[in-house]
Amino acid sequence: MSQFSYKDGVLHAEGASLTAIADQFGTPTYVYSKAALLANFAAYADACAGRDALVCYAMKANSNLAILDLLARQGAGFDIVSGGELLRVLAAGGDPRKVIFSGVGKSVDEMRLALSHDILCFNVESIPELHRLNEVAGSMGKKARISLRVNPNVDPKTHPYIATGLKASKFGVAFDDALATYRTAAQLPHLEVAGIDCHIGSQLLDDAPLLEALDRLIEVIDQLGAEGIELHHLDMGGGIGIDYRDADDAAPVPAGTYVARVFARIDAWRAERHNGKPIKVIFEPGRSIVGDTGVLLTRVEFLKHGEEKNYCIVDAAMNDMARPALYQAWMDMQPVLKGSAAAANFDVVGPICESGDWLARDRALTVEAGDLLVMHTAGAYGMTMASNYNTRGRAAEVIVDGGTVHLVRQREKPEDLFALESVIK
Ligand SMILES: Cc1ncc(COP(=O)(O)O)c(C=O)c1O
Ligand SMILES: N[C@@H](CCCC[NH3+])C(=O)O
Repeated sequence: MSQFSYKDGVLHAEGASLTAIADQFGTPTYVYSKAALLANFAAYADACAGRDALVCYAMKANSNLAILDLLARQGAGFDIVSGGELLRVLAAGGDPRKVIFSGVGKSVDEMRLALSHDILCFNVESIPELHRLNEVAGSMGKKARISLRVNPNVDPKTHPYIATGLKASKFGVAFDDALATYRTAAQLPHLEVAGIDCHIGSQLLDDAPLLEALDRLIEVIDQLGAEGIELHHLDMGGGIGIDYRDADDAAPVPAGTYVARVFARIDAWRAERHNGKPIKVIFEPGRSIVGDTGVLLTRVEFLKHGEEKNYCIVDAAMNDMARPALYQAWMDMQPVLKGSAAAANFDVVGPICESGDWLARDRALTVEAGDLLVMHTAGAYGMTMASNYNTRGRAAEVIVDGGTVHLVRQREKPEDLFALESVIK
């Protein structure tokens, strides 16, 4: 159930009016619903109840400390891709022993940091990374738990920029090289082979490709078992899509349904071919935890009527939300006040000096200068991909809890943006 709805003609986040939020905190502002966040996490957690399973939220989707804290308190682990993300987990009070570290380019310093906090597992993506991790762990007198990210070569049927499990992808170890890479790992003295993982892509509306990937991972586990290499966990990665409210899109599979299908397959395999031996299952959802929990609230600066197009120029831009510019992503825009006048068609654009700076194209909107608009389903890959292009401070972030609004990130001031710079003396 969406936590963003009209009450007396004004769009609200839970019990808080977005007009009041704009008055108090200014625009552009990311507004998140706590209830929506907890409900999304619960969909995974409930489907995992009673199982040996861990939901490691992929915090690249939204790494605000308040969001991490809320999820950590529900028992979430975290999927990280940098040392900086690990420091965020620690700052939010998350448990590093529930952290898995993904990514193709982990530095020596990042490995040291993660080992010093005894993280759950490194998702290793290449043979040179195995050797580096072995050396770093050895130099610290430790053993690093590892999983190999295997590329199952399954087509996720999503946007090519966010497909990650195909043969040509920079991610993971090729399926055909998996066994040999595990053999190498098993011989390295400072590594402990713990699991297997994959992540085939993002915004998957159908879970069939994920289940196909699972079958391929199971094949590898069986083959390794025959060689005496036992794996203790299987990590499905993330990828479940969300409803961007685009009428052209199919409805995404609900997270709980997907998780139940994963367990059904794993149970059947364990009973038939794995001698009933246990295996821990890890999920790394990002978008499906935070995507629909947030909107980007923005104000119309000007309406500009061109010869071919009408432009609605707002105070949010591609530096606040890069998805349309990067992926031609369709994001839903709605006015905060329900208008009754006839709508006109607009391209909604920001103030940045790039033609690619658009948020929505060809939308029927009833708007005037000074009105407030929201971009819906902006909670994932919004703020975390924001930049300071054109020396624009990043937006404020608030979390609504019932009728209470908490400021969880202040708006950046221009002075903040050049505070680390200096002129040559
Ligand atoms: C390794 C890894 N795990 C998890 C995720 C989260 O994916 P999603 O936001 O599609 O759930 C990503 C991002 O695509 C990723 O790269
Ligand atoms: N940032 C992308 C998804 C990439 C996921 C990271 N592996 C998006 O907004 O859709």
